[in-house]
Amino acid sequence: MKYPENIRAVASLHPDYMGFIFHGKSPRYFKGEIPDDLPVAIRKTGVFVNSSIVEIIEKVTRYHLHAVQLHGGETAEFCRELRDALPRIEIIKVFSVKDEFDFAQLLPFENTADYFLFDTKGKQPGGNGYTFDWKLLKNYPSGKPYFLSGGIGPKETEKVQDFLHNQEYRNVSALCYAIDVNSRFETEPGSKNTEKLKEFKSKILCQHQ
Ligand SMILES: O=C(O)c1ccccc1NCC(=O)[C@H](O)[C@H](O)COP(=O)(O)O
Repeated sequence: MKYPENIRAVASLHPDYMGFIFHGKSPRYFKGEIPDDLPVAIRKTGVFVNSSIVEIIEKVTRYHLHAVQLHGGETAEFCRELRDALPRIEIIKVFSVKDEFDFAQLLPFENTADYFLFDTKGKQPGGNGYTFDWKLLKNYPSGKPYFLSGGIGPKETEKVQDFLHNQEYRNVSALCYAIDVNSRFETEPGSKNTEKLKEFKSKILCQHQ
């Protein structure tokens, strides 16, 4: 999210999280002010790519963030240091998936990340707009809830519903804690189509209850 009016409009849909990208090379780089009248339940999330602990602390403090989403090569040791420095902040560690995925790489993060997020590997560290084969998650070995991400847009609504409810995915989809969406709902980088988001959310929630 980038623009105050659009931030407010999306906030009125009450997403659980809202992301602000602090990666200098992204067209979504956030450098404005976050409106201070957003619903308090929305967890404001800073998205970082190999930033230093000092930089993350600075953004968390300045923007009153509730969570950080780490999209670079941050190690488990880094997450532990971050947790020590910011004990109340949720840590979402991102893993990029292509044709296959070695789930053993999650192990060191079991005690240092609150959530895992699976995104599609692409040219950019995030926001690439492509889905990966969610069937790979059938081998998910952890009990930790995860975010599903990568290329999810209005056209993926049925696919997401299927993922959440099809028996074929049952064990792993039960752990799907959040659906993370980005470029496929944009009117331009950093600005979301509120109507499309509203429809998506209502269809997913309606089927999920
Ligand atoms: O969106 C970006 O520009 C970005 C840049 C650097 C790191 C992460 C970034 N986005 C992170 C996200 O949380 C996206 O939601 C995720 O990568 C999925 O994006 P998309 O494939 O566009 O749905």
